[in-house]
Amino acid sequence: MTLIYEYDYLDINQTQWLVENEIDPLLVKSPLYRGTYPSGARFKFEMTNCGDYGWISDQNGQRYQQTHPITGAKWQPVPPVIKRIMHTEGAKLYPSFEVQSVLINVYKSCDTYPIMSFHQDITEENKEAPIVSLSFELGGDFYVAGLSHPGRDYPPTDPSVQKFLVKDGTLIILADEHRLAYHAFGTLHPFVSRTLFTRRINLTARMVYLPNKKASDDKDEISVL
Ligand SMILES: O=C(O)CCC(=O)C(=O)O
Ligand SMILES: [Fe+2]
Repeated sequence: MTLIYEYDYLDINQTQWLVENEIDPLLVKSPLYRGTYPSGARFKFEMTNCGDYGWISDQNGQRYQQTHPITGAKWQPVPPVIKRIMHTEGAKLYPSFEVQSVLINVYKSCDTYPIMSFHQDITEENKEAPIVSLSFELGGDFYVAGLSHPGRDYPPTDPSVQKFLVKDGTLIILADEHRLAYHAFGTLHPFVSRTLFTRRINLTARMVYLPNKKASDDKDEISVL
């Protein structure tokens, strides 16, 4: 089983630099928005994406697309240092890893627990490439279960569930047998480092398609040229 958990992967100087120089500028160009589950319920947090593809959820389903659902603009490229970090970590476990999509979730409050309930990341055609995730600013509880749904209790009562504390600079990778593990984000913790944080930012890098295969809409664009 491969679940990488590095609580202190980046230090405060690295995380501050990345937030100021790569993440916050991206949020200006590709604004955060609140998605909708296919059921019609709204997400409890805001999201946006960067990369060739962005993960989208609305009443028509969950999928990857090349444009921001509100502005209609193409997603911004993955900023270079984030791309290098995500690629380096993904390629250690999956040599042909490509950072095709980075989902950016921003969590600000957790008045109803959990913020993100147990789910599997299954929208990707490529279910072998690892999911590489980096946390910034506020900390919180990240839960990982096995390949079956551990139930709706929070805090989880299923003995298969492991709890991982995440904070500014924590790296988590779900790979191999853990690639399809159920996982959840429970609640924020008021961690204070040198800065008083007011949000948690989570970046999730994914290789959406199998090696040498891209979305059919890419092929359509090429055939039009
Ligand atoms: O915020 C997190 O740590 C988890 C995010 C996640 O699981 C997802 O966006 O699919
Ligand atoms: Fe997930």
